[in-house]
Amino acid sequence: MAKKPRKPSATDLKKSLKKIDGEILALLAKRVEACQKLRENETGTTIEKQLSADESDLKAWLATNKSSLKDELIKPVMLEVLSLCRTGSRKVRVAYLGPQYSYSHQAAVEKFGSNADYSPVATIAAVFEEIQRNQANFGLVPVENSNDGRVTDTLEMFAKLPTQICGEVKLHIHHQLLAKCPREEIREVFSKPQALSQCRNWLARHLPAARPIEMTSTAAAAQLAAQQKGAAAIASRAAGLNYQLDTIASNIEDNPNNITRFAVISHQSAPKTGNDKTALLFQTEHKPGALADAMNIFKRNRLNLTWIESFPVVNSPEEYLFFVEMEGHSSELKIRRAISSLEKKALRLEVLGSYQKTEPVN
Ligand SMILES: O=C(O)C(=O)C[C@]1(C(=O)O)C=C[C@@H](O)C=C1
Repeated sequence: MAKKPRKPSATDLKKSLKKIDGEILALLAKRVEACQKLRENETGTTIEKQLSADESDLKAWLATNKSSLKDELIKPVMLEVLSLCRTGSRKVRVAYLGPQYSYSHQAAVEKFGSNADYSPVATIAAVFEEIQRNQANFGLVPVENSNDGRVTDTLEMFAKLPTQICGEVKLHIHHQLLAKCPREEIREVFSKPQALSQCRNWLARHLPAARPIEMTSTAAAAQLAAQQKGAAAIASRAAGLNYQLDTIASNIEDNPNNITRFAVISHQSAPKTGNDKTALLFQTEHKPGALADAMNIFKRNRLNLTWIESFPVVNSPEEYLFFVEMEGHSSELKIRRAISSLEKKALRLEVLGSYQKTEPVN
């Protein structure tokens, strides 16, 4: 009779774990080194280009995952590996609308992993200013929400300080009602206007007597709710944990499919990947048919628009700026042609950049 294989002892297992750890460490160092060499070989490699290449690597990695580890478990680990290889010992600086545990923070970590120098700032305008003053390599700003539409502060800043978009993050947003007191004692509900609006039906039904009060961010609201009697905040689960608030009600967003799209802003846009979008801002002449003429340029060049917003021009009543996004990269002929035709007609035109399309994450 064949002998049964001996069950490995705890000592054997610990020994083999040590060996595996050593191998992981050696492989990591090897990957960091290989990435560094690749960067030295490729002239003109910018951090924006690396970021886009990493996004493609991550997709390819997950597509070939045949291990017993599920994609959603392995993805955050790979993100950290990529982040480490991207920068080696140098960390990128990322500005976002803070304080910590805002949704913008969550979006930033989704993009850059934890191997980054995060810089929380108090307003969306300050995120743009950090990029302009070279205080940060990247910034994360909310652009639009699936239910609530555009984020005005962000569009206003793109008009004021045109900055390049080099990526996007789409996050499923699940809001929590957080407080230090029982529900019956809540007199005021603090949050960012967008979050209050995304929960307005829930608030009307469940807390009709509570006064909604606007804050600069959901995390700032959570911070306040931790200190003020009778105050609740609408914020993320992570903000609730951080400020030691009780969850009075979970997932109170009116639409369970509540998605916010964030732009990753920087000095340069991203290289072509074949699955890109391009963002433009333009102002047409104030005359009949001017917008239709502009739209006709996109039609003629067979460009598929994925987003369009109009925005009033400051101090010029009845005049509007238009933000559009379309499928394709600004290096493609049909987009180059459209931009050059639009340049001839528009009073103002800014190419805000091209970047890789992404799917929403939880
Ligand atoms: O206040 C935050 O936590 C943010 O990151 C901002 C913001 C936004 O302005 O859209 C981001 C996602 C949610 O839609 C609510 C708030």
